[in-house]
Amino acid sequence: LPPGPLGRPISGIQSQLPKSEPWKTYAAWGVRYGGPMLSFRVYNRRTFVLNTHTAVHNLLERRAAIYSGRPVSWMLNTICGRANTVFNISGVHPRHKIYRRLLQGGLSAQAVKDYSPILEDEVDVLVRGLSETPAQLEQHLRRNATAVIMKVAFGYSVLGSDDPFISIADQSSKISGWALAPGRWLVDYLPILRFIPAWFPFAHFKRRGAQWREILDSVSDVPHSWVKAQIAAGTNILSFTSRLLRPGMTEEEEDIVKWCAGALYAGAADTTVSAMISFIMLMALHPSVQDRARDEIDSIVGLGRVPRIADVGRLPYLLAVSKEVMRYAPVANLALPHQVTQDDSYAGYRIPAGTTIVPNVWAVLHDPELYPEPFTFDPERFVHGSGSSDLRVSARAGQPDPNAYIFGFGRRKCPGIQFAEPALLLSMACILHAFVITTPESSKAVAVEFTTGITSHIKSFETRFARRHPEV
Ligand code: HEM
Repeated sequence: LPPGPLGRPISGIQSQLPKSEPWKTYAAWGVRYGGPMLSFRVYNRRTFVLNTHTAVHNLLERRAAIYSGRPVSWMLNTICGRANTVFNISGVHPRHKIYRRLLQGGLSAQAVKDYSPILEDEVDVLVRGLSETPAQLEQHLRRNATAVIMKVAFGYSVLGSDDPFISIADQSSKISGWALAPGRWLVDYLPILRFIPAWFPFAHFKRRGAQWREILDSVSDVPHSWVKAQIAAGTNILSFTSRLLRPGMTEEEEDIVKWCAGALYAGAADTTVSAMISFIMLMALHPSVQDRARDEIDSIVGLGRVPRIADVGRLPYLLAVSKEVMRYAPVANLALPHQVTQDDSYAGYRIPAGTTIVPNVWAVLHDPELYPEPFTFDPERFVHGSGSSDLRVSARAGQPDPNAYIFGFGRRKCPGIQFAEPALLLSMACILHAFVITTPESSKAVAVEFTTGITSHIKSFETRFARRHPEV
């Protein structure tokens, strides 16, 4: 097996699992132990961390057929009833392919065009909110992400920031994070414990799981039933769900539509909010980048109107900024864990079937061989040309497009990428068109820190939004 910390005889490295920013610890362990992969054990489960772009590419992309499983979380999948979600379903389950096909069709470039009025209406609400109560930045961004995805997935209009769906959806992503926390639930390592009755003195996890299951079920079932009622009443609007539901569908077919639509919220909400928070913090810290991006937007859009989806393809510098935001502050530093479904070997090491494979996206995106001075925020990495007519985004020799890592790998790669990129660019363009973002802190005094979780972003510090055209 590849090298790594050994830990204790029974629990392995359970007590050494890093509590904050594990990607940094895994990268440091990778250097300490050497080799193309880092290996460790928690109880009876073995994890390999891939810290280099070559290992990530050779295993997760080139051997995607056997590296696209997901490790089973007994707590989340079985106790909380989430085995059939798009995220958790096994890579060899026949539904996996059907899910991917429906999601790729429903989130294609054409679908983005169809949904552009939703994106445009909601970004206007976001800009208005930031102008009125800028201190509530995170609430405005979360409301925006939820409103967009609830309308796209179900045709459901979210009202204010206190819409009940926002808090229940927010709660559900927190629950998934808690249920997935490595080393926290003994049942993940001793699956036989799942048969213990809930009243048993040590079966706290079963009672907790039952409460969580109820909340998680309502997140998937309530909006689905709501669309069906709208269709029956003839009041539905076009959405991912209403496009796919047909009279006479089997229960199985309808269930597939329900889980795919549910995955849209889970996939889009925290990721877009994280990307936008990091963007705003970095713009406050880098006024010259902000000015250059704004000049580009003004030159294409002018001052008499606001940016629309049709404009975002003509903003190469802003695209470079967006790529650099997500390289510097990756949204999902460890992507999501994969599982290898057959015995394999790589670089002289044995990789047993069932091993959890964790791609260290953060380590790859901060590898100085790929991205020189990786801790410097510099959109120029992805820009070619100088004048506005010949400016285009492409990786310079040796600086690969970070999208190859940011959105995951192989047959699990994010199906929302074609939706996420233009949606983010639209929000970024509208915010820079409307405001100058500053911070009262001196840029040098701000220590950039990151949150820890499945998704991560720069920890917010005080920012100000000065309106550029109060009349618009
Ligand atoms: C900044 C935006 C986003 C980022 C950085 C991002 C990143 C990721 C990553 C890293 C994965 C895991 C890939 C893997 O396991 O290798 C993933 C999966 C997924 N994403 Fe995204 N995502 C984003 C936006 C979206 C959006 C907007 C949607 C839907 C509208 C979406 C839907 C999904 C779904 C359904 C999966 C599960 C795929 C599977 O397990 O087969 N994502 N995303």
